[in-house]
Amino acid sequence: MRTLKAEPLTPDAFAPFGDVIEASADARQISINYGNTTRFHDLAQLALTADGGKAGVSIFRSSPLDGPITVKVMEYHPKSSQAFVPLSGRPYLVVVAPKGPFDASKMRAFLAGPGQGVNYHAGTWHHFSLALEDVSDFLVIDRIADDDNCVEHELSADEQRVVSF
Ligand SMILES: NC(=O)N[C@@H](O)C(=O)O
Ligand code: NI
Repeated sequence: MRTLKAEPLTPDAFAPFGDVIEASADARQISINYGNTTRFHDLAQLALTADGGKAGVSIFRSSPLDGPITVKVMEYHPKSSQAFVPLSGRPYLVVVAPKGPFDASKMRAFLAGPGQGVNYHAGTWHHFSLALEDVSDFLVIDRIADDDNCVEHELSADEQRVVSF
């Protein structure tokens, strides 16, 4: 089976897919709370309220997949963005593909550090959260609504990839 090599997660590399949420030197930094706090300001472009949705905060507790990490399913949310911020101090994997008709040849994998969150823009293909090393919690900011806002694609054998990192 073909492999997909994970790249380091950087804002520039991830820009076609969404935002990287991290306290980086490149972020706009605002000193607040009488100088006791630095606000890394406005890090992600959230889109959560289309069609009557509301912004929601949840925690996802994800278990590492057994065996080699193989991309077998991808999904996207047509109506909203979805952000994942790691809470467990461990790295994790992110697998994405550009908006539009799914194209396995355009899949990208990223190795995210424990201090890096991601915000998938609406329509960005992504794999569900891929924890590494141990069960990991993620703070998730996404759209809460009773409608269907998730399109899934089951990859054919030719489309499937084993993620190497
Ligand atoms: N299903 C669900 O709420 N989560 C997925 O959208 C995901 O990206 O993990
Ligand atoms: Ni999702």
